[in-house]
Amino acid sequence: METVATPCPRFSGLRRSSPSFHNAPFHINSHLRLSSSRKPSRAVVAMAGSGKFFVGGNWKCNGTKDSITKLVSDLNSAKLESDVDVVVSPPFVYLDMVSSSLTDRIEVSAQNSWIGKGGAFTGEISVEQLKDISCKWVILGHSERRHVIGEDDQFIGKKAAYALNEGLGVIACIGELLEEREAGKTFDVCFQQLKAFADVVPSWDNIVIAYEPVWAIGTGKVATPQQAQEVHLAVRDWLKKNVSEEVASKTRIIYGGSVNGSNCGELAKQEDIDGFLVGGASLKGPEFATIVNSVTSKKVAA
Ligand SMILES: O=C(CO)COP(=O)(O)O
Repeated sequence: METVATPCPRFSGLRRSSPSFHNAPFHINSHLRLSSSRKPSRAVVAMAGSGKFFVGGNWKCNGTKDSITKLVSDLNSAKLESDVDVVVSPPFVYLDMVSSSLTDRIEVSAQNSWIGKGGAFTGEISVEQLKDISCKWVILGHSERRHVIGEDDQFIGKKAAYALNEGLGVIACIGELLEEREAGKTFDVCFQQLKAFADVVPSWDNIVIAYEPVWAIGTGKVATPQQAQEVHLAVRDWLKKNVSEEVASKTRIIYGGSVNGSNCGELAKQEDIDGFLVGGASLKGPEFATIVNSVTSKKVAA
């Protein structure tokens, strides 16, 4: 496959590899790496995307009033690098409590929202209600919602469009299952999930894309920095071809899947990794702070 060097739009003068991923002869080797004849992308700039480093903590269905009070207190006293957007996503029942006790430095996100205006939808939470408690973000398309709850691309797309139209930021999750990776379908799956968002969203201004390979979530099996970088670059390339150069350049693409205080530094150095969406390790305040502060590894890599 031919590899073409194209200028990175927001970093004039710097060049990076940008192969065509649509026709790439990728295959899987025994270490779950996607291989192609192209050279791996080198970290030549601080961040391929031009946005701020972004770290989200997805607390999932964890915590009690006591443990969350302690976590909030640890986060409030943590020293966090200033040039990072930090967001935490508590379970719905604690969202208001967290939002009102957490320092302004950290924003809160919901873990889901309804597809339209609230009403007779038992068990759902509306975007209007989230805004009412000053919630700024919502995570949509998480693999646990896709594969455990059974949400499909269209349903997720509707939720994203509604939330964005109402002014919430969306953390849009994509990622392949292990069998999809092993079958060489990683890019197909990620691009299809991306397209479902791209087809309906009113704008990309308030979207952060989270690449979360399902086989790395909660398994302790983190993607290698190269594996993650390869997909992040492909996602950015897809945005460039299918949305616009500007959106490709400015949209944050964050990685999720067994990120912790030990592996975040190496991952952060990758050119197209603009931050993290953290599950288990976000339940420990000091470790989450370490992950937020891994932005310093990115600066060193530059
Ligand atoms: O799903 C995740 C974040 O949304 C990742 O979870 P873990 O960090 O626990 O693997």
